[in-house]
Amino acid sequence: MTDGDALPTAREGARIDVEDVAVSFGETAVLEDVSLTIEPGEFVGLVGPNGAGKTTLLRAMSGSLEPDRGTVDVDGAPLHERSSKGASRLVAVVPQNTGLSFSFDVRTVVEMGRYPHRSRFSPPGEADREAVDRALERTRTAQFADRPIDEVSGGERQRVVLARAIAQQTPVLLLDEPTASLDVNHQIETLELVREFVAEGRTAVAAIHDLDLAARYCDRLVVLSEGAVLESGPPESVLNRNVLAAAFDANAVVTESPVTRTPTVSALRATDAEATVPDRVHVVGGGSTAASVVAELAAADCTCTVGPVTGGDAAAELARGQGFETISVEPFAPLSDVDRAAVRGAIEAAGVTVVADLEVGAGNQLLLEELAGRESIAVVEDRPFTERNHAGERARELYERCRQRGVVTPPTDVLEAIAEAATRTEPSRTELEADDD
Ligand SMILES: Nc1ncnc2c1ncn2[C@@H]1O[C@H](COP(=O)(O)OP(=O)(O)OP(=O)(O)O)[C@@H](O)[C@H]1O
Repeated sequence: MTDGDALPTAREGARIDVEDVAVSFGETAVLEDVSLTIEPGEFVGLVGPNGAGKTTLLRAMSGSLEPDRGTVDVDGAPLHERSSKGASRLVAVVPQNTGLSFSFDVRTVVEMGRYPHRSRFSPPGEADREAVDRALERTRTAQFADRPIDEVSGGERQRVVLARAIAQQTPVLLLDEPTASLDVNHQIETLELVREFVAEGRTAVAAIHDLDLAARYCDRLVVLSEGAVLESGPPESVLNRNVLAAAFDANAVVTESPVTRTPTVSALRATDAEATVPDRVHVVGGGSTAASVVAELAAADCTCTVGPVTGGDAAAELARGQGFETISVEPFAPLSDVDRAAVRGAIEAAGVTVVADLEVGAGNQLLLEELAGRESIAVVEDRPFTERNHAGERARELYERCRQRGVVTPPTDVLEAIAEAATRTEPSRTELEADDD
């Protein structure tokens, strides 16, 4: 690449081959036999818990750290065999700590990205000025280009360092937590910018803690755990409950964001109750309370059935996303005999039935008939009864019987309530019928 080059085109992307890389600091092995190939035009997210080795791997990929064993090839040749200028023409880095201690103005910092393209004593040429202006513009840092770098905010400084990397016009961009101190709007802008560069055929690798953002913007996620690659693949296949438990020791559920249609991770508290939750639970009710119950149960590795629910209901969507069965009914229609039989079957197949913020009115009377009198019921109440009460003396009475026999709980303690309800012995059908009389 010469001074006069414009932005690299698709042909100028470079492949990264990491082979059997091992790095130790003193006695501590930090990376062990990491192998990874990243193709031009690919944006890979490195995810993993604190201390997993993400920064160390990025440093090995940038050539700033020579591995104890193994090789890092960029564009077909070992990086550490290239001159530092040669490596800087291939790989630009946006580090986690900007390390800018002198009071340069912002434009001067961005101009540093041009050093690999210039001879030592020559002044910046037209192409350099253009690249710098373009980088300032694309990162929205032009408006404070003349300010000293130590007088801009942490997030602004991060964007300046991104501008410096962009001005470097390399086929490979490595970013360590590029969105860490950015506000929500600049997080999106930064990752959109990385996507633009990837669309130009370049290669990008970013360590990202925010799994939702990583899933939304990266083509592939590589999960590092204890210095090794635990999993690698498209976000929707890599982000699952088992991988999150193995890598992060997290109790998490992965759903699809209805807005971005990409995976979104909700980490939930871990409770002892999980161990005693039955394998199968039926959830009655809908909306956000039922959805949060389904999420907690999915994270606890419990199979749910949900229903009756109407098509677009939040709980129904979430359940279907987890591969759970739902009993779908038409809105505002009374429960048909077939649906009632299906609900009864689901209740009887489940160890516990959760009644989540159920609307109490004539419309749900047949459903309440199925529930009333049973013992292994957890009644979750978030919205006050007055909001859920749609009159109907009989429905109210049946609901009250659910509350008396079941375990009433706020949503926060639902797993504990389910565990308690699971210890109850269900009355026989004769008892239920007698109760009903
Ligand atoms: N220069 C060093 N000397 C000694 N140990 C180091 C050095 N750099 C990193 N480590 C250790 O190596 C391990 C991996 O660190 P690294 O920064 O690569 O992890 P990370 O996945 O980027 O973590 P985080 O998510 O917290 O940024 C950590 O235990 C860290 O303490």
